[in-house]
Amino acid sequence: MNADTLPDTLLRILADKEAELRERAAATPIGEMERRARDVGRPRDFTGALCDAVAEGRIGLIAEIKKASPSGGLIRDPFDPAGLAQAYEAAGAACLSVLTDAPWFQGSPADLVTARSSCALPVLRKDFMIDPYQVFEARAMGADCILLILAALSDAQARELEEVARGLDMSVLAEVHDQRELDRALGLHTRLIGVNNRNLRTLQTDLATAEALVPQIPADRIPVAESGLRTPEDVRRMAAVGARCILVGEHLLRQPDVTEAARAMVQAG
Ligand SMILES: O=C(O)c1ccccc1NCC(=O)[C@H](O)[C@H](O)COP(=O)(O)O
Repeated sequence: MNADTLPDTLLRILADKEAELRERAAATPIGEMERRARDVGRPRDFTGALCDAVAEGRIGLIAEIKKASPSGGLIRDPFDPAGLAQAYEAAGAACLSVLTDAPWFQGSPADLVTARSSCALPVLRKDFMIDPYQVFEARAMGADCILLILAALSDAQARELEEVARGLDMSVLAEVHDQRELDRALGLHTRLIGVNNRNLRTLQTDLATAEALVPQIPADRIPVAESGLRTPEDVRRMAAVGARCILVGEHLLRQPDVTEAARAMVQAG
């Protein structure tokens, strides 16, 4: 990772993450966080839930729970993580993604704890992971999967974070935006390769990103199309190039009937 070439928003988010990490580690040292992570019980099978959905002919939907975002501003208010988790589960979503970042997404670890305890779905901690401490913290709060944003990590960092997650039996979603990041992601063990349609410089989404990259993903990996999906037709576009797993947030969260909107996506393929 070269900090000089990082998009401005990502750079600012990562600076906030460093500060948050220092504060949290001062309050709860890493040894104690690791002990909590190992004491919390077995994770739910995130990768398996996506594979099962696809094997059963459904779209493997990772349904996102977030109150706000840099691109969307305030997305859902009032915001009820427990109700959303239950609505997504009723719709047939395979997994949840819960934003735990506070400054940019108005999320919190409590949102993840509440959402996970309200349903039986495996849960991704959606945050900006830069240090093993956050992986232990993710498992300690109950997360079953972590996100590794290749744009924000060196290869050595990505490998280290993946090793910690694997040691805790967690899944890893490796997220890429271009061919170079995809090549790097394929050097990791994880089968879950997320192609994010959001350009981190402009914050605009373009499904052509996944259309170009998903066909480059080897058959032994599981492509996940992320960001900017709004209609069943969008879902079919992603499925047509080989992404039968998708991660959807803003569109679902802006609907009055979240269950119906999520069900339409699950059944679109
Ligand atoms: O969403 C943003 O504005 C954003 C800005 C900077 C870094 C990441 C960002 N979003 C994270 C995500 O990738 C999305 O939450 C996720 O893929 C769902 O996307 P959407 O369905 O478009 O809400």
